[in-house]
Amino acid sequence: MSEELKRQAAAMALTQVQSGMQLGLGTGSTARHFVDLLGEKVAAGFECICVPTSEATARQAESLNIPLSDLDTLDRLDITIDGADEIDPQLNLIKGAGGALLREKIVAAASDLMIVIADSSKLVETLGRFPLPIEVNRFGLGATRRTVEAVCRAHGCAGEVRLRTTATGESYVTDGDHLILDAFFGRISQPEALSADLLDIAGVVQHGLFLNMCKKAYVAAPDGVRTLSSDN
Ligand SMILES: O=C(CO)[C@H](O)[C@H](O)COP(=O)(O)O
Repeated sequence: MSEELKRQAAAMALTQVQSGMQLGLGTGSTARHFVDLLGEKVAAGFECICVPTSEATARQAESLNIPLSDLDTLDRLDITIDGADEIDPQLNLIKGAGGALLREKIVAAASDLMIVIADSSKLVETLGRFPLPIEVNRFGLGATRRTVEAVCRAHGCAGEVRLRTTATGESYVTDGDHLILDAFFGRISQPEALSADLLDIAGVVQHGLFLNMCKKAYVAAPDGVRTLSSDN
């Protein structure tokens, strides 16, 4: 989908931002548009303070002179604006293709409202078409991976559980110095149970299922931007 659609969704989210707000800034190509647009507003005198969900977003925001803080200093955030890899009809999400799922989840959980911005290619009836990222500790990778595989199989995962690598073949390392396993489900029939079982594994740091966290999504398609809401 085009950058123009992502930018349209980002522009809609910007209309929800008011002067003086404390904001969470997401990660990825769609969130990047939001940060660019926010930067233009800040350059024109708009006041806000933001917590980035990745080093990449922090660098972008700093280059645009967007004031940054952290969750040690700020108690709560008003809104977090972030992208997603999949969005189901209840606004449950898969996130983490950009590797930032841990900070994204921490920041979203510290926010009164999470708004997702996306193009319509991210809409699905059932989560799982996109591989589920699972962030794991480096220590004990083999044992953690075998347990993750067993849990994923028990939840109907017929595909691979693959260690994420970079273009040059090295293990992909997150901002928190962890690794990522991508689980190719195809379909996740019981996301709550899967979430609980994954979080029960000692070496699992977090996973990319964002359940009951997103209340609003702006989804851009060639015929306009739709607002989706959830009362979860
Ligand atoms: O979860 C994420 C990063 O960890 C991203 O928000 C997600 O991958 C969507 O990215 P994009 O807007 O580039 O499609």
